[in-house]
Amino acid sequence: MMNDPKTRLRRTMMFVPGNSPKMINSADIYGADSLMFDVEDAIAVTEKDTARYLVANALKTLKFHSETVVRINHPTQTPFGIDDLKVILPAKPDMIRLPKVEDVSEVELVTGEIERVEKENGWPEGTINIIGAIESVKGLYNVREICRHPRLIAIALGAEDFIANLKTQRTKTGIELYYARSQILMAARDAEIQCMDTVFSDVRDMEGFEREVTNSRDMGFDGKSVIHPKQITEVHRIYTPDDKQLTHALKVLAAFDDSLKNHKGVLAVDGKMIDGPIVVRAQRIVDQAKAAGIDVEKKREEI
Ligand SMILES: CC(C)(COP(=O)(O)OP(=O)(O)OC[C@H]1O[C@@H](n2cnc3c(N)ncnc32)[C@H](O)[C@@H]1OP(=O)(O)O)[C@@H](O)C(=O)NCCC(=O)NCCSC(=O)C[C@@](O)(CC(=O)O)C(=O)O
Ligand SMILES: [Mg+2]
Repeated sequence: MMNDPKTRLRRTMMFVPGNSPKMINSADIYGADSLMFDVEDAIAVTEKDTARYLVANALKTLKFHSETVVRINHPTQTPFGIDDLKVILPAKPDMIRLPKVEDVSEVELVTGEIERVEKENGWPEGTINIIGAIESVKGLYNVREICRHPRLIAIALGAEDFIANLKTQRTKTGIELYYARSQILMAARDAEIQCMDTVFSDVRDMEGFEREVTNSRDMGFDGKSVIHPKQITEVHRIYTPDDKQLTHALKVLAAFDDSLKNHKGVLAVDGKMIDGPIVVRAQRIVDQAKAAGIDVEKKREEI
């Protein structure tokens, strides 16, 4: 689960402004699963050049434990995107984030640039992957086809741009995003790729943040984009199975194994009936716990 780019743990993807040497230098210490160096909307037009060279240089010279992602400018809607790719791709990030994606042809365009650089450098195909971000109604209407592109290994929601396009505003209930979140999730699951929820912009409101992350997790998102290091710990806590969930999942798997070996019929654990989907969910909890670094074998011996 950890090493396959399609399934690796992505509870958090932290935006790091690409024009800040200080933030780029220290970003890796906070333990985000992925770091997303931004040369798009966090960067003023006059700083685009500086940011893309700064990020490329950091990728070439610094050692990152987290996965590295670069959010480029849109390759056709802006004059900066193709230049971003030319400078960033040779620095070999793990992923490119394609913002404001509206059509699968845009994924194809970025894929062409990636393939060219992979060939030039003798890197295996698939060295650099793509995560798309849906940030408009048009993108949402095309999300199924976008998600099915073979280079895309994850899709994200960009809520601030999305609600501007929808002509509304963000509320505490999140009602304005409910349809978009659901649709993006369905498309991701249909294409068997990961799905990241959007940023929560008020870094002081940790109560609101906890509520939003819990809802994202319960809807089915694999993780969340974050903008500040203090949001990372909270997302990891909410996205990591707790002791009770892990114990129950291990009991379910043990009972299921036992039933297969001994040809038993209907099963129950702690008074609840166990059937196929419950076993699948238990396995997912165990996989998530393992990926988060929990010693699952030790726990299995304890119960
Ligand atoms: C908010 C603030 C200015 C506060 O900074 P402050 O410095 O006042 O905060 P402090 O509390 O003092 O920081 C304590 C220590 O952490 C360090 N530190 C803080 N943040 C860090 C970080 N991100 N990376 C590394 N290091 C960091 C800091 O350097 C300090 O280090 P030290 O001095 O050594 O102690 C800062 O966080 C920040 O810039 N965030 C990123 C904002 C950003 O990128 N927005 C664009 C992406 S969204 C978008 O575009 C919308 C979207 O597209 C999204 C979608 O698609 O989902 C859509 O449409 O919805
Ligand atoms: Mg945006």
